[in-house]
Amino acid sequence: MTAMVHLDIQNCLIFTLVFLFPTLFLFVFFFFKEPKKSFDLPPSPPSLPIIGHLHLIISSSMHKCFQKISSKYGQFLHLRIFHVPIVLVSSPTVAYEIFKAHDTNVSYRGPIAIDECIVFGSSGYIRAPSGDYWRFMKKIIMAKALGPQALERTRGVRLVELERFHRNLLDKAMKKESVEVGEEAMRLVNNTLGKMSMGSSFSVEDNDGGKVCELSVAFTSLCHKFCVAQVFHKPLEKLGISFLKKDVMEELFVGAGDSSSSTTRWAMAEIINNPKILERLREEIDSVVGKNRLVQETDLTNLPYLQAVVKEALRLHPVGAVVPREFQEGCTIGGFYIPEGTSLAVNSYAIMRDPDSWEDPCKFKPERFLTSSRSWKEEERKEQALKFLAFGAGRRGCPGSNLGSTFVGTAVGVMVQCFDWEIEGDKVNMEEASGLRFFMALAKPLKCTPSPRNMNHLPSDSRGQDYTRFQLANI
Ligand code: HEM
Repeated sequence: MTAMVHLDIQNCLIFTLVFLFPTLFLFVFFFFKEPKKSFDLPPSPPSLPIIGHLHLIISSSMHKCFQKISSKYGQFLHLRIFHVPIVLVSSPTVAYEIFKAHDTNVSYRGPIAIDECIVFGSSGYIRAPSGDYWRFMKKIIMAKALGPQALERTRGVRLVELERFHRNLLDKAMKKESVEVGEEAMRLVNNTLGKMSMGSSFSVEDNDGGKVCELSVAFTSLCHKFCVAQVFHKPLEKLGISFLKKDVMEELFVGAGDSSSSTTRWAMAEIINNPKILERLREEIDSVVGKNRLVQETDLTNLPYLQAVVKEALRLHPVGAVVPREFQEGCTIGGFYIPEGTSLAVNSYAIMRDPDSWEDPCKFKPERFLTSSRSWKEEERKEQALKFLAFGAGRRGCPGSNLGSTFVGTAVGVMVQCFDWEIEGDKVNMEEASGLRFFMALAKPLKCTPSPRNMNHLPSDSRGQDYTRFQLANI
């Protein structure tokens, strides 16, 4: 009898477990689940369980993977890498709407993917949220380093370094030695920034410039890791994998050197491959500057074709090919809802090669920037400007765009004005470096041998030296 009662209780328990709980669960699931939110996310390509769209973006450079996805599934997409939501924008119209109407909302680059890092940490500038601290830092940076008046004060410094850059190339040309254009440009930019920020150039004997170049290369590789980590750090953290360790860097300084020198390398590669462009550039420089003095930054406003060449190099080969941001609040864009905390990837590479916005988008045609002088209406001009995203956009756009363009313009100007360039083979190999990277770089170094053009005597000890002494004393 006791055994039977025991058996009944056991059966009751089994019955409850097998039938009652699942019924209760289904009841709760169907009747008490959260009401479905009535918003549409942007369209999404087919995804895989757990990893989401990861498999679509690991085959080559980030911007190329994104471009491939956009051309197949659309220019405004919602992706998921593990559980991290990302909105991918490759449409100039959507980018325009975002930077026009939601600039404040996307003026944050997202949480730091690194345990504790002085470069990108809250004490840094690039990673700082757009709050009081960032505004304060921006004010200082513009007033002391990158604003028009600050740049005017340090013009002499750049002139001296440009002459040094020319002398160094001339020295190599006389010895018939080859140079790597990117390295030379990097040395020019780093030496100039060193002098602009610390008041003294790097010591040639101690190879300070070389050390900064090495630091810059290390920084770029760190940036590649960082950008990858930015996308993958949340899922990897869950697996107990830490992507990056603490690093101490001069963020402003080092990133600027790499972006300017890399753009110079791309521009020279395009010029060497297009002899007609080289010829036209030379004609312009010779007629405006002449052959008795070196081209300098004050000439740039009178050299529209040189400026157009720089812009075209930036359009086709934007160093920061993908602009990463984060939506701090939920918002509606193009009729779709974007939830708070969603990462934003604006593919400036794809936008600046969009066939609806640019004629012959993959061709190097500097002339396209010469026609924009027609009288645009203000709104039209802004929209046009936002199709050119080489320096990003909005309040977090590059504050060094003027200085960067000046570096590239004067370096290219000197190289075209004073030298002929010989390369191995007929054409420069324009292949891009591959791998999971946000930054665009030439796959192979741009090695070429300069030979001096028939120029009249260029002043070796220049007005720049005196000018610099005077200016530095007044900073
Ligand atoms: C050709 C040269 C350059 C290129 C192509 C370039 C490109 C860029 C891009 C694409 C961004 C991201 C913008 C965004 O998120 O919307 C950026 C940000 C930035 N760049 Fe540049 N840059 C160049 C030169 C420079 C120079 C010379 C400096 C300073 C010396 C500089 C300082 C910065 C800083 C501080 C930021 C972060 C701005 C912020 O977060 O508020 N850049 N740059």
